[in-house]
Amino acid sequence: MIDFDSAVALILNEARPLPCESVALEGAADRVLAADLRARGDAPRAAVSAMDGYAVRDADLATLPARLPIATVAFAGRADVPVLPPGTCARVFTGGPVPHGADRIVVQEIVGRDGDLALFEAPPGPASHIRAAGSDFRAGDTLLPAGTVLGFRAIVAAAAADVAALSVVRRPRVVILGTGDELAEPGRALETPGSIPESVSFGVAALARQCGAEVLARRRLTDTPELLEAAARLALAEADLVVVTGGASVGEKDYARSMFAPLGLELIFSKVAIKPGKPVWFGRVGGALVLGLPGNPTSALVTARLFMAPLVAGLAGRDPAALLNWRDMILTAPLKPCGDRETFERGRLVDGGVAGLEVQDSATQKALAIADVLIRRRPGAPGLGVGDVAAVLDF
Ligand SMILES: Nc1nc2c(c(=O)[nH]1)N[C@H]1C(S)=C(S)[C@@H](COP(=O)(O)OP(=O)(O)OC[C@H]3O[C@@H](n4cnc5c(N)ncnc54)[C@H](O)[C@@H]3O)O[C@H]1N2
Ligand code: MOO
Repeated sequence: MIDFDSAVALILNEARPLPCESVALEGAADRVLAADLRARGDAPRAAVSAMDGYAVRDADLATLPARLPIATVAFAGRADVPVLPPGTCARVFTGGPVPHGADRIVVQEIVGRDGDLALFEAPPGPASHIRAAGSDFRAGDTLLPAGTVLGFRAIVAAAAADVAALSVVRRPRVVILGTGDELAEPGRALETPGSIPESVSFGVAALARQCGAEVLARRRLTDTPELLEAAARLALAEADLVVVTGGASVGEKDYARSMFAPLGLELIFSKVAIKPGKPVWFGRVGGALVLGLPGNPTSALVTARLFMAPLVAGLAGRDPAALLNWRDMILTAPLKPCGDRETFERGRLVDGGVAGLEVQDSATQKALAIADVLIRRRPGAPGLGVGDVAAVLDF
């Protein structure tokens, strides 16, 4: 049995980005850039108008009012940049090229019209309303550095760079195996005597996806050694990470480790001195990682949050440490002294602080649903009172 920090270090040691692949922009949201993204061209490509109005030379507005013939029209998308002859103006629209020779755009709201003549009476104001060529970015500029998670804003910049496909970190392929004879598909459990709904894999899958995984499959397995070994073999052939739930403890049908043993399981750790989740284990079979979570639902989701989330994030090219950023919060209710295992109490955010939940059973699912945070308690830590500070992690 190892302590929590040692287990985290062993997880982080494996939480390195998978190789990269190319994806079309359409499918790039939430992926992680594997290389700097550079612009293919300048933006804007030529000086463009920032307003709908008229392009003029300042000299032609030296005396107001001025009446200038409209020499040309420039909509966004016009391929050539016209020349503005002195003594004329050009009709321009937002995004249209600014004619050579023009000093500013006068917004159309203060320009009158008399047929093909534009009438300038009011001073145009200080703004030129011209966006210079390359004023947003230049060809070759890095718009997004490697490691950027392509959120909805970043993906606009990626498209603006005029690239169709992006080099991104491959998403970790995850297979989740839920073991236990008693487990039934939700919606079917009550009809089967002795059964309970298989709930854990749904939460584990949701969390894995949130951290950047591609969940290939969730499989419910009975405690039948031959079937478990076959399922382990299949999962290892498909996945970068196999998460197996249940069967982690010392019961006579706890086969989670033994189902991988004939396939060459090398344990990285087995059991961590934490509560809940002591039976959690981690290993490797060939090129795949295997994480074993305890079956009790709260234990499973606490260990998934503490170990699987940073592991998946790291494999996906994200910063795994960002998923372990403990912060101090003020307690709004007292906490009991901690026992000899490092404890992660489930808590709620209340009145700008945090309070431990009344129910701390590792099998609870109702209380799990209302927990906002984990509260970290060091082994042997004394009780804490209202106003004391505790370290918390979003759960
Ligand atoms: N003699 C000992 N008994 C136990 C120990 C121990 O050290 N000595 N450890 C306890 C701890 S701590 C935990 S946590 C549990 C974990 O045991 P397993 O990982 O072997 O889990 P199971 O026995 O398979 O299941 C425990 C419990 O959870 C339910 N379960 C399992 N999988 C699911 C699922 N996918 N969805 C919903 N519920 C699930 C299962 O029905 C059991 O009730 O062991 C203690 N025992
Ligand atoms: O430590 Mo086990 O994870 O409660 O109940």
